[in-house]
Amino acid sequence: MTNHLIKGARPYGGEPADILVTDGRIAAIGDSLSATGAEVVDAAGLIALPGLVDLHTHLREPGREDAETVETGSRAAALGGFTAVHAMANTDPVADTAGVVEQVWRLGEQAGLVDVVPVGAVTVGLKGERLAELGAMADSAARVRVFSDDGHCVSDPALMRRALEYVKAFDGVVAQHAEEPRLTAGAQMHEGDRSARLGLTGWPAAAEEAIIARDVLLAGHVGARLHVCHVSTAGSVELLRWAKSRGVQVTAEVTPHHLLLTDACAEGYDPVFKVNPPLRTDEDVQALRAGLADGTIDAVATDHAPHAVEDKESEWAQARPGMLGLEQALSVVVETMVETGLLDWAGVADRMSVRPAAIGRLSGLGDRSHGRPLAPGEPANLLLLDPTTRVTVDPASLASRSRNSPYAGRELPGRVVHTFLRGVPTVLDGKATR
Ligand SMILES: NC(=O)N[C@@H](CC(=O)O)C(=O)O
Ligand SMILES: [Zn+2]
Ligand SMILES: [Zn+2]
Repeated sequence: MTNHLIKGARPYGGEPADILVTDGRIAAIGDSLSATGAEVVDAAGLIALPGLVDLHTHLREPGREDAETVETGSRAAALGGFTAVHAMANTDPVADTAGVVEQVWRLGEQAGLVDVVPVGAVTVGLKGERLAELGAMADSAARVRVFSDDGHCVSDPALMRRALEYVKAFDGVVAQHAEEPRLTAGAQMHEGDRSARLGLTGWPAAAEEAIIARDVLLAGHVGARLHVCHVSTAGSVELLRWAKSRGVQVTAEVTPHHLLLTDACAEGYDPVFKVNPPLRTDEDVQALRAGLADGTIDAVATDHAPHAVEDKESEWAQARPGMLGLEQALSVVVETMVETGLLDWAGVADRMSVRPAAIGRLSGLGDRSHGRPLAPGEPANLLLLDPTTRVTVDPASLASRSRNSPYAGRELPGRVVHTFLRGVPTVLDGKATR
């Protein structure tokens, strides 16, 4: 294995230092380090952060390899500075057995660009009728700890309660797509003045908040871990704050797009902006940023949702919901959280690496750990970011197999220059190494 000497990087945005990486680990961080035989990486002016961890990625394999594969999604992730991603279960076949989660895990190992951590479905076929084989998935080679029917809500409260009770046995967590389906039939965008004016059926904030309120009560009652996917409303932030103050073991994520974009994007009826939950109001965006800043929302998760052209570039009502996120996630966080003064670089590391890794139980896996500090002895999972460059997003140049980026033509701050997974460069000079 080639050793690397990263020269002049700024760990967590602090004073410049050299980082020596040997045998997959950080060997030393300090001034004017030298090492014979190590490959020198010039990182002058670049910010070093721990490798990012995504709790919510759709890789579409098996089943829709035309939209994304484990390999293409892994490449997009590495280019975005990620070293681990949780692959959502809404594939075809659904990841509801040990066999399917092991298949996804192996494909990730073969691609070798990020650690692909499969999420297991909560219910068989995501149908919301009976529990999937959660224990077998937890015990499999994929060692699943996060379970989700994402794309669908586990709307039956008795089934949700049983899932929460079941995952306690192996320290798992149920990640809920909070959407009361009876309130979102035919919904196309956020319900408000704008949906009425545009003539699109509304998706009310209450459909999300009702499920979060119910689930934090259930999680508190049974003493289990609950994670709330893609929180999108100010009311949800308030409910989470309340639940945490009561000691409920609840965590939550917000997507980059919900931190940046609003329902105003629907004005042109461009389906690239159609997503679940929908883009909300400016007031919601401000509440989400504040919730992420004060830790009420634990993590940023991309909900990277690639869709093939024929599924996305149609009339708004027919288009699938979802948007790309992996390659621009860090830049959107820089724009919405760092440049606004809401988070410093250590805060970015906390919300995009440390806490998501802790939620997915990836922090204590020895050599395979993620979300660890940049410190000697730790696995060398890290990214180097040029914070000064601004990049105009061109969907044609993305590594994803799909093109549905909501940031097309938008200039965003920051560029991931290098990414290392256990000491192996997966991105060098902005290019994937494999
Ligand atoms: N976010 C979306 O709009 N779509 C996701 C499913 C989901 O995250 O609910 C997808 O799988 O395409
Ligand atoms: Zn979802
Ligand atoms: Zn999703």
